[in-house]
Amino acid sequence: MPDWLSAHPDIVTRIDTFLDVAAAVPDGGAHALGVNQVLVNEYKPGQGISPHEDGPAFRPLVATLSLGSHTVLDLHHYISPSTPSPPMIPTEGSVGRAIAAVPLGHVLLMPRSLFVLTGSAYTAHLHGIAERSADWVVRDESVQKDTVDADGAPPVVVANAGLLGDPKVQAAIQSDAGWTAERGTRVSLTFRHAEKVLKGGAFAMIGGRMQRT
Ligand SMILES: O=C(O)CCC(=O)C(=O)O
Ligand SMILES: [Fe+2]
Repeated sequence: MPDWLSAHPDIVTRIDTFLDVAAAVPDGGAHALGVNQVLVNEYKPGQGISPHEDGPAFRPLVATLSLGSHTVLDLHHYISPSTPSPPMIPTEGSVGRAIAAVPLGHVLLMPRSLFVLTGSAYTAHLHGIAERSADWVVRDESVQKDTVDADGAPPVVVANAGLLGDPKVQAAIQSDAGWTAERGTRVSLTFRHAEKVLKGGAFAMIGGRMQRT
């Protein structure tokens, strides 16, 4: 990992300490996460990432720091193959498993916020970012029902509306018009723990890089 991730400020230690407090790890206990890898992604307005799982190569606790623009992250779920004629979206990484076309939920990721993905959200669901140049967030499904924005997208309800740090954004979401914002360039830093010994043997750590075996 480059020095700038652990100096002025020591982001890696701060994130590990924060997660230890959240997970009630006793003093001197092993870190809940133990960051040993940081993934940097850059998104230009209109760019996203298709629904995926980060998978078993990583500890099922990841923390993503958003810098630059906000974005909306979508959580998706698999649908049972026995469900009759389910609406689906094409699968990429998850061969043979159908993903519901309508996301299960949305999370508004503001600049300088930390998003923590763990539990069944990590192990049994997918996450992705829709390719949009703007986002429109409303307080509940009844607001602006059957309305779409200039790109044809309906407004979204976010699970973390009450947790946002900016009272102006909170107030706008509660208003009848909702909160809208153009996306700018966003850089995300995802702090993870890559497991060195992996069940199933699909991947191995070779020379510090993840490679398919
Ligand atoms: O940019 C983000 O917030 C998510 C990135 C992500 O899910 C990934 O790279 O696996
Ligand atoms: Fe991911």
